[in-house]
Amino acid sequence: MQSIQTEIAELSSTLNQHNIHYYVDDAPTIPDAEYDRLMQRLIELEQAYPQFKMPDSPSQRVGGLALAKFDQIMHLKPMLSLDNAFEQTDFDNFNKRITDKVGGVEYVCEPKLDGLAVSITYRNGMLERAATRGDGSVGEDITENVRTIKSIPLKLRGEGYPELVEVRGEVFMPKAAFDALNQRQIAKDEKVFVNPRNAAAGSLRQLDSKITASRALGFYAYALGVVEGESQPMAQTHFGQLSQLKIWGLPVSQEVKICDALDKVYAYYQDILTRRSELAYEIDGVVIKVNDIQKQLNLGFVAKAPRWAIAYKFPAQEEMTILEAVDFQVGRTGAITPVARLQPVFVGGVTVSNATLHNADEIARLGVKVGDTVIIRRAGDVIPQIVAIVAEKRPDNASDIVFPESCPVCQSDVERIEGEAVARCSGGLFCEAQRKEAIKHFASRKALNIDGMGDKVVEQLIDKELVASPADLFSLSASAITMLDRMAMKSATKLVAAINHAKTTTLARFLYSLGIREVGEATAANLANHFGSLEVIRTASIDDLLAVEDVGDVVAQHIKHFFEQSHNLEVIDKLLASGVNWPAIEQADESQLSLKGQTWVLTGTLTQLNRNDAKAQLQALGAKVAGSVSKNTDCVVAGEAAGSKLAKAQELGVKVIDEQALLAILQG
Ligand SMILES: NC(=O)c1ccc[n+]([C@@H]2O[C@H](COP(=O)([O-])OP(=O)(O)OC[C@H]3O[C@@H](n4cnc5c(N)ncnc54)[C@H](O)[C@@H]3O)[C@@H](O)[C@H]2O)c1
Ligand SMILES: [Zn+2]
Repeated sequence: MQSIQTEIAELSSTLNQHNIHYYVDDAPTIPDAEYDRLMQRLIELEQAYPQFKMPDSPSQRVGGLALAKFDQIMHLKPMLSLDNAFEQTDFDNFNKRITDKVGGVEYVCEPKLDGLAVSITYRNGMLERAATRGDGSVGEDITENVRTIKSIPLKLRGEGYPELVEVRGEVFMPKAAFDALNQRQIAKDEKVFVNPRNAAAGSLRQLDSKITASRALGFYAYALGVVEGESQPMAQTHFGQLSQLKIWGLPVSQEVKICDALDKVYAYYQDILTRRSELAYEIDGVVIKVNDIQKQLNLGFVAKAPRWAIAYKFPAQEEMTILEAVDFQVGRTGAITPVARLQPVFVGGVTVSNATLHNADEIARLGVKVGDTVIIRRAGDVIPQIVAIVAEKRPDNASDIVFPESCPVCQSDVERIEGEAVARCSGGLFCEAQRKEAIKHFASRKALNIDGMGDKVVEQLIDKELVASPADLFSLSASAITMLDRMAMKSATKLVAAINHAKTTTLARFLYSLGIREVGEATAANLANHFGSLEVIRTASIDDLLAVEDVGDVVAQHIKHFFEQSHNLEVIDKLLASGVNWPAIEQADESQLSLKGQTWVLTGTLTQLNRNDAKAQLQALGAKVAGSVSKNTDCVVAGEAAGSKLAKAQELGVKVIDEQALLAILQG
């Protein structure tokens, strides 16, 4: 007996503490589902052992508290909470209690918006004051903040409203606004909100209404509160009253429906549950209310909730579990992603055992360690996220998450460029995880341009283990290639010829084909022109690299890292050994480049040159090749059927030449 009494006391005190985190600080430390379980347990114990119930039991009180930093407002009529149903039998019991007392009823079903309750009072049609629910009797004066919510009218529409109208409803934050807000918070290095409800509450309960105004809050009215003074007779059903509020200009959710039979209530619940993730705002269940106001009055209230309404909750989208380990996965572009291995937990309708931790910044932001209890959120089809840790549950042996210094797949160095969140494997050409992307890139048009070597072919070559590195392409036989789908001997022979043809290339294309991070065509061309040979580029220092046009700190570091990886050098040596070659570059004295500092634009169809080659050759002469014509353009090359760019050049008086003239310039 002693232990039951202790458990009741402890549960009461724990729940009271969570109420403060949730209602006062807008920062819960456990998921709602866990709170609900603790509350259920308390209610069960209190029912079995009423003698041990605490006088201040949280099961008997509306959870909040009006903070002294706000002016306090006494509600004209208490703002209550709702009883919960978690399963259909809970709802059936609720329905039975009602029909036993007042006979058959019609219900109104509404989405249970996941925000916070407010009371708004209009006097003579003008918004006079607004308050939070607080402890149900006394709320916080948030009038100025509510005025900033665009969907709430400052003045009621139409006429015939009573002198005083109190409207009750939910302020919420639409999902899109929530995501955008958290992005901004991360960018500013400020705390992120765990879910839209807390974001809405935190945004509304601000002393500075400018902050509230910047937060894109929404509002739906869900009840008519107190009414005073002369007016037309008020509707005698809940639904009728909501319709009246709509006429006065208050937003009411379109999802509110009358359900005159139990199966319609169940169907409503199922329907909105399946559409939950498509709704623009978060809902955590359905609120079911007796429509007839007189019957509501006959049913009355219990301690903290009406007997004529119930919140039939959806399965939780947030749960807690234990982070058992962190693995590191290498993506196809080399990004290294920490993946949380979780004790399996049922959340958002599925069992979740993994979640991404994104990157090192995210781990630092969460302050998470292996062994921690974490809150997992899975809303709709969005991949599960770890949104917070439950700090008080950290075990003594929790261990730091250590990022690997070498790639878990290929052991190349992991690089993390300053200012970038993502850590990457630097063994681009060698790393098994990156193989497909690396070879697709290597064979692509602007790289070695192997005709017929499309993405599908590359994927099959790797899946069938015919190729493991770019150099292997050059030893492929036609008969091996016939193992691929839709590759007869004829096309296979053609592909081998194309591979051989591609062996002769340019240094710029070769550099580009290596797939060094952030080294695009233009940078590759600049590197080739500047250094003239691969040997020099291989050993270039950061300072040497920075001297190249368009090469900044980050690109220089990527290049240096790339050539520091012995695996990458092995692949390059193999490529050269298999006969990849290019004509020597006459090292241009940059100041002598004939088109240095000029901006050129190519437009229309070139017949003798391919456009990428023309671009590369112009770049080799020092020109920048831009995509659009402006007054800063020095010359436009107009091929056949040139259109708007040509017109623009003529309009701006920019020099225009044809393909013949271009060839003459390129041939010097
Ligand atoms: N994680 C935590 O630490 C923690 C702490 C306290 C409370 N909670 C969560 O809050 C819940 C209790 O909060 P509560 O007392 O505000 O009750 P509630 O949220 O379960 O239900 C009452 C509230 O529902 C809202 N509501 C939304 N749509 C409505 C509609 N159409 N009609 C009427 N009301 C509507 C109103 O704001 C109303 O005040 C718990 O079940 C728990 O999930 C969590
Ligand atoms: Zn790797």
